[in-house]
Amino acid sequence: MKFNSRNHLKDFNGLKAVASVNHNSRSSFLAKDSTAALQQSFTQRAQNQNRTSANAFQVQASFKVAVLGAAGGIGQPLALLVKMSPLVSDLHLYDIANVKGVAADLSHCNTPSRVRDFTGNDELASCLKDVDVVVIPAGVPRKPGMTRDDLFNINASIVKTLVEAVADNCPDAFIHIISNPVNSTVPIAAEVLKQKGVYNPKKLFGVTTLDVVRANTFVAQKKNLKLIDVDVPVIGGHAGITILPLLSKTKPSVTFTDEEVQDLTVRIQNAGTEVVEAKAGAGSATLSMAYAAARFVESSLRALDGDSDVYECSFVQSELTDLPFFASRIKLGKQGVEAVISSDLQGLTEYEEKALEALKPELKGSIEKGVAFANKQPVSA
Ligand SMILES: NC(=O)c1ccc[n+]([C@@H]2O[C@H](COP(=O)([O-])OP(=O)(O)OC[C@H]3O[C@@H](n4cnc5c(N)ncnc54)[C@H](O)[C@@H]3O)[C@@H](O)[C@H]2O)c1
Ligand SMILES: O=C(O)C[C@H](O)C(=O)O
Repeated sequence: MKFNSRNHLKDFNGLKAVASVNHNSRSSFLAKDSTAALQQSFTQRAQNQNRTSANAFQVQASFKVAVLGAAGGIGQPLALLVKMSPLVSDLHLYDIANVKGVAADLSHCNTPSRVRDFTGNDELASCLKDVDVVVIPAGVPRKPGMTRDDLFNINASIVKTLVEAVADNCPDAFIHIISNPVNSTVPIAAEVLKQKGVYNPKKLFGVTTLDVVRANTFVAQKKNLKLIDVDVPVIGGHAGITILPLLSKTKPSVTFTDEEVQDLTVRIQNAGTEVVEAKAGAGSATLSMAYAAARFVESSLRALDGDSDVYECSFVQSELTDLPFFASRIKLGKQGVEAVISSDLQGLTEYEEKALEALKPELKGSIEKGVAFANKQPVSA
């Protein structure tokens, strides 16, 4: 893949920004500068349709996105970023509380999508009807001293209930699971969808984009690289040592000392905890997560819109290893996962090989815990 960036002066509905954007890395959209990239998306699409950026808002917007847990720390900034997408016609915000105000506030932004709020179980079905992409950040976040698995008892049931409703109301939608522990909540979602008879493994995604965003940032800082050029695949899962950045596959090609590999790997694996400790009891990553989730939503919408060069890392059903779910780079298409990219796992360094073997027992345990939970509590009719 060729990386070729240049500076642009953007005029985005009155908002001016000097944005460093990348035109060839279709795989990395919000890996660049989120605001700039969203602006670029409007402007490029306007140009593609022979319009000026001034009337970029007339670009065809046709997809419906629902955010479940939309009034939360992730949900609110994520909703704002999705509201900026030129591809979204309808943005449905669901939460068990406080979502009316969030939707009223957001609805005043003069971007194309219509915003609607939905509260409580009775309104969940209407929220989900005919939705193309469902994003689920509903659930509780960590406090200092907790692991992501400590959230299982609360979040497993939340995800199960929400995915049941997704199965009943928009079984063809792309489903993005953010709620932790992702290593277990994605298998729970898969089992629920199977029990409902609508499981499509190509359309169920654990959102691990934040690991890639962090890896790109930390590597660029450490090696003094231009941030927008850096792309590091992150494989495995989304907790502790199951997060495995493949530094040897960094683009552009860069060499690391053994010490740098060790430091960077550990920092990327512990980045969530770094934020949890800095927030000191007020939750976990929300803003960077919203940014990462918006990137994954935009990539999904571009794939649904027919772009044929969309790549992201995600925790999906996989045959890359002996584990049933595994995060790796995937190619996204109209039908979801078009291909799981196996080449990243070839030619690993000894360090990466060992780390890959070391993560498997923990990841296997988390997957099995999710499957067992879902099968103990059959879905409601
Ligand atoms: N995948 C990742 O990389 C990643 C990154 C950061 C956080 N997370 C996870 O995302 C989740 C949310 O984090 P947050 O900081 O936004 O938490 P938060 O507490 O700020 O927000 C969660 C929201 O979910 C809502 N909610 C709870 N139960 C619900 C239900 N049954 N239906 C609908 N909404 C419901 C709450 O009302 C709240 O508004 C946590 O589990 C956290 O661990 C994942
Ligand atoms: O660390 C957490 O608990 C939240 C999230 O998984 C993260 O990586 O920031």
